[in-house]
Amino acid sequence: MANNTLQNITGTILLAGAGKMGGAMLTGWLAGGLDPRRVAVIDPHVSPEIAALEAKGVALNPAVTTAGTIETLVVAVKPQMFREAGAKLKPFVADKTSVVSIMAGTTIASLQDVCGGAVVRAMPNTPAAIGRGITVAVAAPDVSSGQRAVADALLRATGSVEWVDDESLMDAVTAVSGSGPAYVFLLAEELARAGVEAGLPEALATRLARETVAGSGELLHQSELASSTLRQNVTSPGGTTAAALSVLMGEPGLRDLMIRAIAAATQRSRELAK
Ligand SMILES: NC(=O)C1=CN([C@@H]2O[C@H](COP(=O)(O)OP(=O)(O)OC[C@H]3O[C@@H](n4cnc5c(N)ncnc54)[C@H](OP(=O)(O)O)[C@@H]3O)[C@@H](O)[C@H]2O)C=CC1
Ligand SMILES: O=C(O)[C@@H]1CCC=N1
Repeated sequence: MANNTLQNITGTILLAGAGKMGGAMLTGWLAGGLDPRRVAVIDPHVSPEIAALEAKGVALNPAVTTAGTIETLVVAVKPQMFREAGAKLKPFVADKTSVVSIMAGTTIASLQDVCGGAVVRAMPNTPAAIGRGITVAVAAPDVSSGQRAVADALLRATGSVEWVDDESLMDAVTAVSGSGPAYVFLLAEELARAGVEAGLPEALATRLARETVAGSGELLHQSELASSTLRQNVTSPGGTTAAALSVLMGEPGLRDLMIRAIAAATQRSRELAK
């Protein structure tokens, strides 16, 4: 879908790290109408899909001579390699360059220290690849309204965006929505496995689990009802769902497991900051 703000971007967007998440964002920008000639990519080993974009005008691994032209640097390398990669990116950051980072755990202070620039810290998720991601973003105080608008357009091209003022929320955000798709995919895996245990052929169990998770997600997306109401709508009194939920909602149940999982991911995000 065309995005007016993306089409109005006149500077160059430099994406550092075109892996799973950076690549998904790039796909969203181009689908949203960003002129490929406005995009440059730095990545030591680009995938064939990204390499093919060169023919459309995307610049691959540009020389630092382009530095003054970079309007926004989007950093999507692994947090563990940021210190090393960030030092190489610093020459691309000019006075008015804004730096949008999607790295888990990496703080605004650390980004300012390593790269400089006006920093936006953001946490997207992989449904971005189909325009259905959700991103939470927080801007450093020196980010101008224009820089924030460009960051918002880039992030919004992959789904919805929530801006927050408190950076300390980002570790829990990462645990819930950044990592969250993995929990849902695990649910599909385990639902299928349990179906096989209950006697279903593997292919049928896999298909039933996949379609059930996908259909339920779409119902949740389209419905205005709370998830608890949608759950209750499946649960006939004394029926099969109630029998299963008495296990999942027992003690210990999914609630305890989810609290522990989110706490572990939040703690890992904090550790990545060090
Ligand atoms: N995957 C996800 O669901 C999400 C990830 N994130 C964040 O996105 C970032 C990337 O994660 P993800 O896409 O999963 O990881 P990937 O490993 O898929 O992508 C990282 C990319 O960066 C490349 N790279 C390595 N060194 C450099 C360098 N010096 N300069 C430029 N590029 C470099 C890697 O190349 P090579 O493989 O050759 O090393 C790789 O292509 C992480 O910081 C993560 O926290 C945020 C939200 C969700
Ligand atoms: O697992 C990770 O660290 C990254 C951040 C959120 C999702 N993937």
